[in-house]
Amino acid sequence: MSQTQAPAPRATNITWHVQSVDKAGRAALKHQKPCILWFTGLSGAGKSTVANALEGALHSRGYHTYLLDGDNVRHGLNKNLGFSAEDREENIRRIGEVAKLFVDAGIIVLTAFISPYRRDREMVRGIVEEGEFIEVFVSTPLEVCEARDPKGLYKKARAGQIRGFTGIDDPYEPPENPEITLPTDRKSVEESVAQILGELEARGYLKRS
Ligand SMILES: Nc1ncnc2c1ncn2[C@@H]1O[C@H](COP(=O)(O)OS(=O)(=O)O)[C@@H](OP(=O)(O)O)[C@H]1O
Ligand SMILES: Nc1ncnc2c1ncn2[C@@H]1O[C@H](COP(=O)(O)OP(=O)(O)O)[C@@H](O)[C@H]1O
Repeated sequence: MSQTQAPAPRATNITWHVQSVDKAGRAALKHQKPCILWFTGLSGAGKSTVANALEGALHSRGYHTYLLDGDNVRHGLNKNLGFSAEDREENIRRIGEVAKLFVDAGIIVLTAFISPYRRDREMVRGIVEEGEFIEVFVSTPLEVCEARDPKGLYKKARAGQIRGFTGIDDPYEPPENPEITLPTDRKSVEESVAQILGELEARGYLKRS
């Protein structure tokens, strides 16, 4: 799969320090294989709902996890970003770097962002090691997301009160080769969680239950 290169640092005269406790050591202490479960899909597709339920299931099995969620991160780390293509790119770049740090700490990270651009998602894939980025495409079609409209945002977008809303007047580029696809219009939350757990077990990320 093609990978998009992350830009080089702007600063010069900076040196990478090798640390004595490394990623493998931290992961071994936790008895787990750290990775990023990168949920992508339209607003209302079910990213937050399924990621939340999955984190609960992993937590109760004793895994160390952390969920980075779109709306929450935009209240803090990314509060200076809007929804232009440039800001969405920067949003995803920062989330990717944060998720990479969590992986380095030995954590199983779940992220729930629309992340509408293929290139930005592939950039994140490219900054972690092979196998550490698991793309979870929440493939719920627009009509279903719009009918759900949990925050009333589609209604506002259709009324012209929100401009540049993903799926209405802003693009969403579906993944071409996601590791996991979840059609939540045809699967319950419990079925989606069971599917992901099964795939993670089959790929050796989780111990078989
Ligand atoms: N213009 C526009 N387009 C899309 N979404 C919008 C917009 N304005 C506000 N919102 C709300 O912000 C949430 C999406 O934030 P993300 O950080 O996931 O977006 S992105 O990945 O940078 O595209 C999204 O949350 P989710 O519904 O959870 O996906 C919306 O609640
Ligand atoms: N099978 C399903 N899977 C996930 N969410 C569902 C499902 N059926 C209905 N929903 C509802 O759809 C909405 C999805 O919203 P949310 O999880 O915030 O989506 P996103 O994070 O992708 O914007 C929630 O109100 C959730 O209860």
